Amino acid sequence: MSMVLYKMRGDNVDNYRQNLREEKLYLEKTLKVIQKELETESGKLSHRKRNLIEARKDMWENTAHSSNDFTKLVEMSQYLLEVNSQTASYLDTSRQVDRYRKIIESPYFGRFDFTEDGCRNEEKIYVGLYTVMDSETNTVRVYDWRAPISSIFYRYEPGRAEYTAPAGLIAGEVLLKRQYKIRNSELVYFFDCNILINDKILQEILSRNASAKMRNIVETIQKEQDLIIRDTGSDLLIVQGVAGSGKTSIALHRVAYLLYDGLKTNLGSHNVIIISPNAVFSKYISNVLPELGEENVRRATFDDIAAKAFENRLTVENRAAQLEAVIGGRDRGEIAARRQGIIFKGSKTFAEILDRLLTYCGRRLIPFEDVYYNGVILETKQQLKNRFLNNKTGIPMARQLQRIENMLLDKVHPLQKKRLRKIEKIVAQSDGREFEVKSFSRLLSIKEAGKFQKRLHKFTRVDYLKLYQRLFQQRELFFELSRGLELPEDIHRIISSTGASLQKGLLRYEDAAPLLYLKLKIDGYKPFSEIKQVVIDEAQDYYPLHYEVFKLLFGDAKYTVLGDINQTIEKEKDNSIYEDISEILNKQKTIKLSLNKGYRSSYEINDFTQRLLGGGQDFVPFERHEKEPVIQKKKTKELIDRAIAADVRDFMEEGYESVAVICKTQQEANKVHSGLKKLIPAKLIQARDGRVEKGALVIPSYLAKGLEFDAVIVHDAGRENYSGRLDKKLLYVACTRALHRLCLYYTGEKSPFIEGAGG
Ligand SMILES: Nc1ncnc2c1ncn2[C@@H]1O[C@H](COP(=O)(O)OP(=O)(O)OP(=O)(O)O)[C@@H](O)[C@H]1O
Repeated sequence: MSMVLYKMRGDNVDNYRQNLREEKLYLEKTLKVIQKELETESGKLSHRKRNLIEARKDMWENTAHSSNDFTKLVEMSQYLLEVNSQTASYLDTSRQVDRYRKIIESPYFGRFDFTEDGCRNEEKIYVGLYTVMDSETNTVRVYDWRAPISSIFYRYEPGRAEYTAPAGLIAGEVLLKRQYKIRNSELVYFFDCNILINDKILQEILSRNASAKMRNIVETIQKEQDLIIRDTGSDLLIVQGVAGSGKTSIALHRVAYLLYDGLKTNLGSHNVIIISPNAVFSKYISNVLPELGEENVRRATFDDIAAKAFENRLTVENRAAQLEAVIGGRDRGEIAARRQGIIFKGSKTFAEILDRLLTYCGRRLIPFEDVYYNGVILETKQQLKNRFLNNKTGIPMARQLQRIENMLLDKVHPLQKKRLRKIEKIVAQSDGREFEVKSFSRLLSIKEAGKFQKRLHKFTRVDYLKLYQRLFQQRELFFELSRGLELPEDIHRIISSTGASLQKGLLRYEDAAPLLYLKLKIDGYKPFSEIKQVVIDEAQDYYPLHYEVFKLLFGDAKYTVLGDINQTIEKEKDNSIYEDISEILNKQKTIKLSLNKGYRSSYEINDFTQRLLGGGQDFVPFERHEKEPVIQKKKTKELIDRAIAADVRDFMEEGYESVAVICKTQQEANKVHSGLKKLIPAKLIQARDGRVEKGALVIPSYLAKGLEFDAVIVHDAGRENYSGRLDKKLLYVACTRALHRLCLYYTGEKSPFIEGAGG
């Protein structure tokens, strides 16, 4: 490979040659160290593998035939412990081997020389994906990008600098900052940098093609992004960032950072969860953490969490289906009512109604009754009610009732013998049972106990679903509970349509959060007790009630919440969501930051999308110039298909790899795909089973959210398709997905939003 070198500091040739020699030497030595460490770790790996196989064999031989023997269980669990610990060390070493294998290609990408105040020595700090330590000399040759000292690389130019080390703040002087391109273990180039050069590198990186999977950005993390990635002081970190400002990238790098930092605080990958908007997006981001050398963390969508919690009791609509109905529906009146319903059911007002419903349920709906056993009263109805209402500990209703049930069963226990005697006496007196008095009496007693418990269940079991149904079946109850609260205009329609769909066993997406809220409050259901860090991406898509649910689901966890209010779809853009989030999650240390620089799209595309939005957004485009967006009218939809097919071919020839044909809805996408696939190979993306791949894709606008493509073609940007209030944001989301090229086709009249953008 030919070596290209840039010399950026105006040094003389000798100086430059000297630098080159030194850098080549440093690389050579580092590669040797990695090679040596790799060999040592690989040796350990085969040793650990042998140990693991031995441990498994031992367990099998010594325990397999004795599982019925209770005394052997303890022994068995000891073998299991051994196997688990051997597995953990094997996996640890295997991960380390993988890391060395990966970085031997490119061990570092940056360096800075730093003199700490009060020290004479100038230290050369090389920064890479992972730490490389020479175990013979105990010296660090490369620092992990997440090490405290590495923050200097991302935050400072030559001059004064500081970083927070475990021991406290360390200040000093940065004397040099250098960046490298090392590929296949060879130094391709290096140069000394300042802000201008940083921008050049970024320019180069951003000019590349989009990839089918999200990329890591360790080499070029920007200062404002680094501040978010490394923040550990807040319990709730809210980021409002414009389209393409790196929110998702930052979220993932932040997780990698927290896991690294978590070595001190015991945060493991199983303690972190990322809430993604849909399965397509979740797959798209799934490789970043492994790329950064971390295990993947839990990823979930709200739909999944809800569906799992309801244990197949209902058919739960997913978010995509909800959007499809709101965006693609035909009946305007119905859509307006549905939107009102969505907003209302996600509101703080509805949360208040649900809380009142719970209180009402506790006071009035639980049918306590006097409890007798063997003719003796155990507790009166009033005693039971008092016990229940005296709940000072605030434990969930279902558990409290369970305690009451247990208390009653405890009271019954000592009376059971007496009762059995009584039954025996009665049986003995009855005809034809004299030979089987004992067994028959026992049978009767068991039956009786079952009946007794069933009677208790009438007031010790509360069903969240029935309670929710009652709210929509008893109109007067609904209005009683919402006294003094502001209700939407269409409330009668909302109540009846919710009641009707619940009756059919269908749960609309907007009912999932309220129902889950009831379940969590009633049952105290805790499926995520090990989660300590929650990342919520596309935060603007959730409503206050979702955040109430998150709070119940994740308890004391810390949160990173990232969103863009300009990318809300079915609701009006509203900054107050961030205030609501911080009020609801109610954390001690909350911080809200904003990002206003867009890195994804070219200058021309950004210019267009900002005009589309109607201005008013604080948006700083990254200066990367490409062709202007193309807006074209065609006579028919068939002609649009043909033009798109030709565009796709052209783009591919120009070297672009991913082209998204974005349609407003799934319905439209299905139709367009069936026409287009006759002309070019194209993949249809759907909410459940879609995976983004290279080549041409046909995708609905709301699913394209969060993704990016080299070129975006908006299939039908006509007035008919995009003129409503929601449509502007859909079009904005669609166009902001493009990195390099953007085309919009329409028939008839073009959308007024394009017209407004001067297109
Ligand atoms: N510091 C950076 N260095 C290199 N690339 C970056 C940097 N920051 C962001 N990018 C790139 O910009 C693009 C947008 O990033 P990302 O998808 O994380 O933004 P986002 O704010 O989540 O976008 P959106 O809200 O529009 O979905 C990606 O291609 C990402 O790799």
